[in-house]
Amino acid sequence: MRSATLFGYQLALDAGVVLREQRLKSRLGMLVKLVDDRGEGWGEIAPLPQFSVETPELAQMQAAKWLERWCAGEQPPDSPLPSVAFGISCALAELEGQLPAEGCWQSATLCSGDPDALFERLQNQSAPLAKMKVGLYEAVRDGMQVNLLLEALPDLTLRLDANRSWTLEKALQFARYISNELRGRIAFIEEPCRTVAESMAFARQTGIAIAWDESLRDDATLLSAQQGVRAVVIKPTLTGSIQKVQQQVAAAQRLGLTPVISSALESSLGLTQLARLAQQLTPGTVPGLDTLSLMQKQLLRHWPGSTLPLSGKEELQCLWQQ
Ligand SMILES: O=C(O)CCC(=O)c1ccccc1C(=O)O
Ligand SMILES: [Mg+2]
Repeated sequence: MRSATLFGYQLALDAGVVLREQRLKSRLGMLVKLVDDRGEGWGEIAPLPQFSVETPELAQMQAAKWLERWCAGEQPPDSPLPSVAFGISCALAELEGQLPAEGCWQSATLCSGDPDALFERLQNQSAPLAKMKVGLYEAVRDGMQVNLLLEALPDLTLRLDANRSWTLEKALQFARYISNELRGRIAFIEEPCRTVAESMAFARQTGIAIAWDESLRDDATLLSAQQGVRAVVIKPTLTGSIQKVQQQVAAAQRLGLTPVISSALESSLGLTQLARLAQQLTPGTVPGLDTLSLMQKQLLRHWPGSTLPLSGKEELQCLWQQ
């Protein structure tokens, strides 16, 4: 006998969470629970506004349809909606015992909030790795800040993310403030420029490695070896089923690119599953999952070491059940 439930959740986000110039006050998403004689499996379906192509309404409808067929004994194909396919594939993987219990709990420390607290956190890490958003203010200011941070912490490696905000000229202005000997400690900068061509020119001209994130989802042919491209950021909620993520990871590895499994602001339930997936698919690469601290609560599952309060099923709203 199979049964399934689709829940809705809403979690408050910190005041500072800005996505593509728009403030996001709370994260809305769904959790799916599958039950059969083997036990239960959970997954998270949380389309991200301004990033996901599907609306939450469509995702809910498609998820309910998939679950209905599954409960009737079918093996429905993956949903074409990435968030639905991802969440359901996680629930199935748990049910089948395919997702390892152990996760990669280490993440690139997201630079946000109090700079002194950040500095202290990084100082206490043995091989400090941080991720910093750039491109929100003046390019010159970003350049000076990155240079300062790299100078102050000689063991620090930095990942940067400009979310396509610069013209080539602005991006070069940024790079001018970072001395040549420090550039090697920038593991990569995600999406420095407005266009793919400008980003590639930036990498060639500065020697700073780049990574594709949003461009890869717009154009899958970018999964190819190009000069100056070091990594690809894979956000499973925006990509699709675990199997599809696995294929992208393998394709990247064949090309010598580093696949970095990353968050799309999932709750602690989804984030812990992403950490487990990262442990399975990309051991040895630190994933980009340090987004739990943007929320005030954890949901159902505890992220090791997090001190945020854990909320239970009382926070969930039942949307569909069979
Ligand atoms: O990738 C990470 O390390 C953290 C997650 C992150 O930056 C992000 C989270 C949600 C939406 C977009 C982005 C982004 O990469 O720009
Ligand atoms: Mg990014």
